[in-house]
Amino acid sequence: MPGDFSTVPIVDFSRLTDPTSRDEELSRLRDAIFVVGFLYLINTGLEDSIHRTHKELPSLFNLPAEVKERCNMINSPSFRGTLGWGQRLLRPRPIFARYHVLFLQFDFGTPGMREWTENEPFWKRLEGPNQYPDYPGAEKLVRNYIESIDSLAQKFVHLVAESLSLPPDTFDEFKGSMSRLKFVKYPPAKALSQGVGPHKDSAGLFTFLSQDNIGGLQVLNNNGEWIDAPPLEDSLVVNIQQGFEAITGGICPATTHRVIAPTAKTRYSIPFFLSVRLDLTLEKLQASASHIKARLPVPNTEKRRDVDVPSEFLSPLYSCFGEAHLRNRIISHPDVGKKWYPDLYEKYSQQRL
Ligand SMILES: O=C(O)CCC(=O)C(=O)O
Ligand SMILES: [Fe+2]
Repeated sequence: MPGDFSTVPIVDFSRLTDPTSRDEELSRLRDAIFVVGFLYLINTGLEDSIHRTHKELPSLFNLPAEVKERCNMINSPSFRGTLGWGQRLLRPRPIFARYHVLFLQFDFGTPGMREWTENEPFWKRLEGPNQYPDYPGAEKLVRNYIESIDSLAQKFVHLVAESLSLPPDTFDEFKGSMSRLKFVKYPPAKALSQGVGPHKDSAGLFTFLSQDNIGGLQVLNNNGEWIDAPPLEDSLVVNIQQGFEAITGGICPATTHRVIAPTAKTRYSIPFFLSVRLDLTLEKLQASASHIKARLPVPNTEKRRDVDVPSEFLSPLYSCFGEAHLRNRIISHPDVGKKWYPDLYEKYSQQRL
């Protein structure tokens, strides 16, 4: 297909902030957003923070089973905590194909969220406190990482708006209060095993992924070919999520990707998912999307990618994105869903998007 991609482009964050190189780099950013939906972001200034965090991952994952069990996601109505240990390890989860569990993870949110109270909307319970493992400095590590990457993400979103000829603050009103951070471990598996199956990131605006030097991440192009996104030292792999796709009226679609499990060594990765506000209703989203779409420089057809899977943002079944997202969590983690939301589990497990 013309205008298709065979590599993941590199965008230099420091050039985006330097007046002498800014326009040229903004145009690379625009192409990456329109044509690929994936890019490597380099020279972000987060290199030390990323190294420090990666260094701790083997020890965190090697904590005794009972320590990890104490912060199991099953304890959390906000779906925070550890996942993949004990009996669930390596057992496929048929309901949600991407979660053929060949990985283990810690799942955190932006710190400082208070407990939900009954006078708040039920979906607001997604935004709850973290469960930190009993490991020296774990909370500080997570706090510092989220703080620095969230600040980079805000700047990045402004630059994306500018690259699309929109005012820098165009997307600010969509930002949620709790973003999500995962520490993920992929133990070695049989050749060509699926680490994470093909999927689009659904719940937010952009993902900022730090991967180690093992490899395995792949991105689907328009021809249906899997393009490697090999490790690039000190970079963050940034990709569009379905939230941004919905806000741009489908002009900037999310891109399908997957992770092939490693065979000889262990892969570690740290994805950060920049959130969308939970109270966003479909009406508000559609009104904003048409406003934004009208102002976007529409890419020529050669650069146009198609939106190919339904997005939970756009389902009329749900009162707002918070409810759609809660449904996604309940279906993806049925054990947690059944425990905290038994009625909703019954209702949502019957529905199709
Ligand atoms: O672990 C990775 O490298 C990517 C994981 C991923 O795609 C996801 O969690 O959405
Ligand atoms: Fe993903």
